[in-house]
Amino acid sequence: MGELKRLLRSFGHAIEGIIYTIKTQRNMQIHVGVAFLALLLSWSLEIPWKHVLLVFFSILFVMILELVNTAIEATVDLITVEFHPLAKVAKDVAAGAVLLGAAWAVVVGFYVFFEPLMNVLRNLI
Ligand SMILES: Nc1ncnc2c1ncn2[C@@H]1O[C@H](COP(=O)(O)OP(=O)(O)OP(=O)(O)O)[C@@H](O)[C@H]1O
Repeated sequence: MGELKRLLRSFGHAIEGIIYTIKTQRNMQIHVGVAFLALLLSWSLEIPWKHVLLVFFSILFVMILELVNTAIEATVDLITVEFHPLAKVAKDVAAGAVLLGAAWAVVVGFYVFFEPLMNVLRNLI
């Protein structure tokens, strides 16, 4: 198989993984929804591009963590469906990583949107 064909095939597998995660993981669906709203808000509030970039990378960061979390969950479920303390550790640690990433994104959200939103509210009153 040609090198390009091999490359395109692994690219396809990666896209399949992303689509699987969006279709099956409620948290990923929430991340996608929040991401869409945040980018829409950035556009409508005319947020400076450096801040939009910060928002964009924070969203990407959380989504990447969710993909890794889903991969770990699937691997653990493949190894055992029985209760196992190490299975619990693996899943809880992976979920903890997503939680920290989401907390970071919330902090960025406040930093970027709080003042512009307050200004809009002040102008309305
Ligand atoms: N085989 C197992 N052995 C021990 N504990 C487990 C096992 N499977 C799941 N758990 C515990 O249950 C929790 C939830 O696991 P589950 O596989 O249902 O993830 P989930 O609720 O689908 O997570 P998410 O909402 O992130 O997709 C884990 O974080 C872990 O504490």
